[in-house]
Amino acid sequence: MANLLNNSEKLKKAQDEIDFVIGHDSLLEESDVSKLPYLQCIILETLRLNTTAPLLLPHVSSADCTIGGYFVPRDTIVMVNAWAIHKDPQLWEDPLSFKPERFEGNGSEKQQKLILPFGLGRRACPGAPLAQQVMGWTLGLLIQCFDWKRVSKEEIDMTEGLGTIMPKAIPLELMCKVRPSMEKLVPKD
Ligand code: HEM
Repeated sequence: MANLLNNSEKLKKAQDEIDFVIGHDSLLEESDVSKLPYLQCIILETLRLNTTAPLLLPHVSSADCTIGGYFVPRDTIVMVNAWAIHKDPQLWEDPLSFKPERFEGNGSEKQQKLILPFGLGRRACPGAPLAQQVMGWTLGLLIQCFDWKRVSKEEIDMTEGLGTIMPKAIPLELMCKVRPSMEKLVPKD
């Protein structure tokens, strides 16, 4: 939501997609998320730019191996810096900007390999499909039902706070009101 409120044209684009695909006569269902590609791009771009687990989880090498030209003996703790990979200017154009469009049409083959908010391989997050589905459903409903505004004219401060899952340093505050077109479906209280 913070990224969207700092980029209101992207919020409008997401709302237009939902209005076009779902309309105003029913609430977005969980099964609708797969029909909303731009909403999914927003989630992917948020996980790239504000990677929830920036160093993934610690791994241990089960055998001697070589990683990026470096010899890594068995039983070494190996950390993957997903945060840096997701912001590497050699891999991503304009890496510090919020641009969901970069994933439109699934993004380039290279980008698909480089986006790893849930890790990769055998120890990747088993909850990834559930998380993506629930994030899409929740965010989609918030966008479908409400008009959103920042509490002040200034951009929302995106500074990262302390903690293993990168909370915002300043908690998000927003204003919302039920969209007139959704009043019949959203209870007033
Ligand atoms: C936005 C939501 C989530 C994010 C960003 C996330 C991210 C991650 C990451 C980065 C890892 C470590 C992968 C690695 O080190 O290679 C992980 C592991 C794990 N996640 Fe998630 N996760 C999310 C939601 C969930 C949910 C909803 C569940 C369960 C329902 C879940 C269960 C697990 C488990 C059990 C592991 C350990 C897997 C293993 O060590 O084999 N996660 N997650």
